[in-house]
Amino acid sequence: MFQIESLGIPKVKSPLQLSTVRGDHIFNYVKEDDKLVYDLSLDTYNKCLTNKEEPLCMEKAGPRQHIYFEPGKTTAAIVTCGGLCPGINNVIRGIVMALHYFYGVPRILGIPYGYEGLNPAKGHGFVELTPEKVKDIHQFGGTFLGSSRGAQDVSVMVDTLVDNRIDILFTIGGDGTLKGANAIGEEIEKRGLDISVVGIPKTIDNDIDIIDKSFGFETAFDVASAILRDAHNEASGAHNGMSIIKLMGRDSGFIAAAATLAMPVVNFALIPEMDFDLYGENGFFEQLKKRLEAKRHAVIVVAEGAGQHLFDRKKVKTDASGNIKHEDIGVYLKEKIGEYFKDIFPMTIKYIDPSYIIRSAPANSGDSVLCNQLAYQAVHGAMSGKTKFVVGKVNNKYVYLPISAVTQKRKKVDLESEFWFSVLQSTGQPFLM
Ligand SMILES: Nc1ncnc2c1ncn2[C@@H]1O[C@H](COP(=O)(O)OP(=O)(O)O)[C@@H](O)[C@H]1O
Ligand SMILES: O=P(O)(O)OC[C@H]1O[C@](O)(COP(=O)(O)O)[C@@H](O)[C@@H]1O
Ligand SMILES: [Mg+2]
Repeated sequence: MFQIESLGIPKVKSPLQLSTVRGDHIFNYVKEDDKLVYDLSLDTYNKCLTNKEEPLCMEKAGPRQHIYFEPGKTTAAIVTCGGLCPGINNVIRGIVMALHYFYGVPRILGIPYGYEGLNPAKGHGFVELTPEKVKDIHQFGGTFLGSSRGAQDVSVMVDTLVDNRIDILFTIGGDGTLKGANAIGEEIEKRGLDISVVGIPKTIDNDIDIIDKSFGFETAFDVASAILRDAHNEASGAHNGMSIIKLMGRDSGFIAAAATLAMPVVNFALIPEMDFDLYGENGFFEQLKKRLEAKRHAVIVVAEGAGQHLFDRKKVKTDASGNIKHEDIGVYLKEKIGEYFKDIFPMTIKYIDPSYIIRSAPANSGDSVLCNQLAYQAVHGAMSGKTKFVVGKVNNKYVYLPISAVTQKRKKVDLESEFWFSVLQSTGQPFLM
């Protein structure tokens, strides 16, 4: 069981006026014992039966009949941290609308510039969020509240929550933000406070463990696929033409892999999960040469975290949050490919880096649906007094999971999965280079 922590027994009647019985055409409240099995394989099910063990379960997300916070006296706050990602504004809007219209929460504060905004010394103040203020923000990329990287003192952040009578903190961010949210939750617990901390996983890299996908990821490969289409025109428009497109993906190559499948004009997809050699009979350059000889053009997609083994790893740099800053593999490949083919045949290389354009785009329709639903489910869970939890879709159902369950490791592309095999089938590149 993924055990969710709660602030106490929910005793306040929900204002939602939902049903508890089937057949009346009204949506039913979700019961506390409504659980969903995590691993759907028959093998796991049989093992549980044999060992007389309960399978690993998750809490079903949704509105509860009894909630913890008295809506009319509740103050909620929203913070967005880390890198941008399509859909952040949709989530902010969804949270504000759900708090205001479903529950009648009167005071919603926007925390500017990430966790920095919870440090009064930074002087950012708060933004009062109302339906009127957020009603149009879903049309734009970026974050309405601003974001930041870099550590803040957890104790100072909790002081700020207390000083401003904040009962619920919604954190929208990736693994760093969620670890921060958990640390804030632990400090709250240590002080015996009644403040709920919720995480809505945001990362364009789609590297949050357990959940099916994070919001913004679909838009990212959607926007990237149109760029790949055009990059293919550039490559095929020249004799021995090559396009190298660098996509985001610090440690996980999901965007590069999914964009390759969405726009199957790519001949080589290079991701952080794979090891590859540039030189030698089976190396990347020899494969590239064969491809050019056969078709006279090639499209190469490279995730930013790919090929880091090709650099001097002693000089690892980190950003303000402690994330590893990778060397520019795209620029490096362009240079080395140029050197390799110099004495073989004439060729042209176009290098395209659309990373920040993709990340700051507005959410597409699929992500907009996901963002709205994540926002509503986060509000239902928070109002019922759950804390230190994230909302996510697992096996296509909305669930609540402890933050600690999703931050233990990063999700990576499994090189033995059907997904990666499809990418290789689409590009025609060998399993190993
Ligand atoms: N263990 C932690 N305790 C407190 N804050 C943390 C912790 N880990 C990360 N953070 C903070 O979370 C914020 C976002 O982290 P970052 O890695 O930049 O982005 P993301 O959340 O997208 O992964 C940063 O302000 C970072 O300092
Ligand atoms: O230039 P920035 O803002 O540090 O962001 C770059 C990084 O942001 C990412 O989009 C991921 O960001 P998060 O850690 O916020 O999820 C990476 O793909 C990329 O390495
Ligand atoms: Mg991150």
